[in-house]
Amino acid sequence: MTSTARSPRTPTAVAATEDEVLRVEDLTVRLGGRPVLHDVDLVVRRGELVGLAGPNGAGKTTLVRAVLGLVRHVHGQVHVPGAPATVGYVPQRHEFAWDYPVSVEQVVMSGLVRAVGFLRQPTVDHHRAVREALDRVAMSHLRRRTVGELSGGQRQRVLVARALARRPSLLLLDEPWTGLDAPTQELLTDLLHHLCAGGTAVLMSTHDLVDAVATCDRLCLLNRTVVASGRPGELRDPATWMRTFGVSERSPLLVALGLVERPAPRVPEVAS
Ligand SMILES: Nc1ncnc2c1ncn2[C@@H]1O[C@H](COP(=O)(O)OP(=O)(O)OP(=O)(O)O)[C@@H](O)[C@H]1O
Repeated sequence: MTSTARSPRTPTAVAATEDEVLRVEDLTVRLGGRPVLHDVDLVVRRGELVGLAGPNGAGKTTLVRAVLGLVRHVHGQVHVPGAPATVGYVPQRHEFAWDYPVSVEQVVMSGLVRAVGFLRQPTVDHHRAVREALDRVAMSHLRRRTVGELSGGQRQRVLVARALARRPSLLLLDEPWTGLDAPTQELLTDLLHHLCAGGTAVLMSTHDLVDAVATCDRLCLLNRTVVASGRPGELRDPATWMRTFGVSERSPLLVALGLVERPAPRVPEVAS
């Protein structure tokens, strides 16, 4: 799928190489009459785990939604070969209606609704895809459980399985680590690495920056536009992070990332 918006500028030619599963060029999005993203460029290749990081309101979710074709853009291009069949999407957990009396298995099967077809019964292959996806997230033993009875971490694993049942070549995750304990986060991270080793590309938005640096092949630092991108080892300039997140050189973020020494505590001045 290539979505192109009418642009006041000369459109850039899309020249996706075979390895590219996502190419975003010059993307500008306005929502509610306000600019949300401008001139965003991003390429994700087969087997890459790319982290999308930025402060609240930076446009991470909007970019993911634009890749899914859910947001109209003012200009620029989004190219995803084979979309939508090749794309799996894991929304933020709170966006899903967990109160419906449906089982884990049914939720994962719902990821295949387009493949199964309207009013048709799932085939043996669809059931196999659901079983395999549940195995991958270690949730097979809970497949008949009603989703409303699951913990937050279990719900996250169900959403990942729902996206994996499509056997996507591009997996998009919106803040998948939020609220997960360390073992569940590790399980999910191992799974993402395993998928990437098999050729799947992963684009994941996150606020968990220390883990993103430790885990991702590349990071895209976003604040309405791409401030910087590269391998974590290439993003060692504190100024880049200060510009992206609007923090000072004393920010605990820079300390946690090992970019600056922990500053001496400020002693409040006492009026004499
Ligand atoms: N439907 C909408 N109409 C108008 N403005 C919107 C809409 N959706 C998002 N926005 C605005 O777009 C900006 C980017 O929002 P977005 O949710 O993409 O940011 P984000 O980086 O994902 O933020 P967070 O880290 O808080 O989840 C925000 O200023 C938000 O208020």
